[in-house]
Amino acid sequence: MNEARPILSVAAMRDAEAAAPCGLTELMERAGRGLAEATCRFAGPMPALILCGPGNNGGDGYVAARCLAERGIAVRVAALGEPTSDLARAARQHWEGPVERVENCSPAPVLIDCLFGTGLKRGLDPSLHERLLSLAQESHLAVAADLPSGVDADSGALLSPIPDYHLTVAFGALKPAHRLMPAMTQMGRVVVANIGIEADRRWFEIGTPALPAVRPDAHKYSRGLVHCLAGEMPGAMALSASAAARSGAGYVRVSTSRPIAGLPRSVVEVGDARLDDPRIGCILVGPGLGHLPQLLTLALTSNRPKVIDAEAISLVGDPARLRGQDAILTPHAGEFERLFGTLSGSKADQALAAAEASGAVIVFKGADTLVAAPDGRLGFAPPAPAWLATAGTGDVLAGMIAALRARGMAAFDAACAGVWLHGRAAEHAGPDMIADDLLEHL
Ligand SMILES: NC(=O)C1=CN([C@@H]2O[C@H](COP(=O)(O)OP(=O)(O)OC[C@H]3O[C@@H](n4cnc5c(N)ncnc54)[C@H](OP(=O)(O)O)[C@@H]3O)[C@@H](O)[C@H]2O)[C@@H](O)CC1
Ligand SMILES: Nc1ncnc2c1ncn2[C@@H]1O[C@H](COP(=O)(O)OP(=O)(O)O)[C@@H](O)[C@H]1O
Ligand SMILES: [K+]
Repeated sequence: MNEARPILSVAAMRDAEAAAPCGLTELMERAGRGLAEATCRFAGPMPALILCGPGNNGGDGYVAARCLAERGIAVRVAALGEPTSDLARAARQHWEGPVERVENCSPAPVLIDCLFGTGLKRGLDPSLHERLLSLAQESHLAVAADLPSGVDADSGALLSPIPDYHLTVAFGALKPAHRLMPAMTQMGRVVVANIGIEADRRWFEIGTPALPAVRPDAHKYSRGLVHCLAGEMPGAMALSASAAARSGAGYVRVSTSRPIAGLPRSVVEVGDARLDDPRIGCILVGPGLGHLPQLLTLALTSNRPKVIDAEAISLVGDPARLRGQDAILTPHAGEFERLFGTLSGSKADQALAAAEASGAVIVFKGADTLVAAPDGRLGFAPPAPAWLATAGTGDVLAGMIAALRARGMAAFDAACAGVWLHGRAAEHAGPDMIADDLLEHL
């Protein structure tokens, strides 16, 4: 089972580094050694060129150079100038080889970018980022130390253009940018080098979920009853309800005013919407809702847990209306903005602010889906296939999360588990999938 990997902001990383019992010099030694080890495993014994910046990211580069040379690898170092931090100066002194200039060094089969890491504050000068792009272009493999130089570690924004890397070696923990757009798509394989820091785990990469077992004495209601409120376009709810049934709910029922095509026969259609039924484990409202705000109001009058998706999100109007509700919201960027307005900060900041304002668990969807809890926990989805970008996949996700919630998982855990399973189902379904196909892979 994949353990959830912690994700640290720049500030949290600095705190963790400062608290490390081994001291900063040893941390840099471990980071550089980890970089050399990961590069060797990935690239084999090919000659390497390490670009060193002025700060501690550059310091890691000098350590890695020494470690690669000790392994017999032909390694050269090129720097922007003399190091400016004490740690990096010390690392530089222990590198016995020559140091070339980044401006005029020749390329090598393996390029290792140790120019800037978490300390990057602004984009690289155009001449420098062009140099980085051309050296990467002339290499076979490009490796980023901690982060590609040009990426804002907390937001995933590109402060200046970066090449496509084949490998990124994160030190101590992932940073938000490793799992946020647009930066995450250019990092290649992302591995974490353990440097022995103690990481706060409130932010993490969502790992393989632990799903509740089906008890030997289970009956259909104890496995979870999902009640779906179908709206004007019931096809969307057919996808959601099918996904809920396939995600282990014991009973899925849909209230609808007209028959719905495409529902599995095991999903029960009912004419009324009795939401005071204490057996309901989760209500689902939103997919295919259309302009039926009364269905959202109905859902909000029930004290049962609920998943609010699609049009229902836009109909909420005021996030404060959700206070005291046991709700999970699953907005994409448009729906998010319609309910919460334009929030400042990174996608992580925005997701957390929305969770706090509404008291709900927020699944902020996209290529970089986040799950935020009002108490500050934040799950970052592992990369999922871009072929999820097809109509109806969000309806499937909403049904999956509703089922997991009905099965008794806590709201935040159900949302994280649903997001993880959705991504893996898409991997199994393959690039030609449509949303309906996902159902066969749940
Ligand atoms: N702390 C630790 O114990 C450990 C840290 N570790 C490593 O340290 C990295 C963080 O190191 P860091 O904080 O020194 O920042 P780093 O990314 O090297 O850059 C800062 C330098 O760049 C400069 N600068 C910034 N932007 C610039 C630009 N656009 N163009 C030009 N210059 C620019 C900036 O100058 P300033 O703007 O401040 O004048 C400053 O000189 C981290 O990612 C990890 O690799 C590991 O070894 C584990 C132990
Ligand atoms: N480029 C992408 N890479 C990975 N996942 C994506 C991408 N685009 C969309 N998704 C996922 O696909 C789903 C789309 O949901 P949504 O936007 O609500 O679509 P719909 O309303 O058509 O069902 C979400 O789970 C989202 O995270
Ligand atoms: K770097």
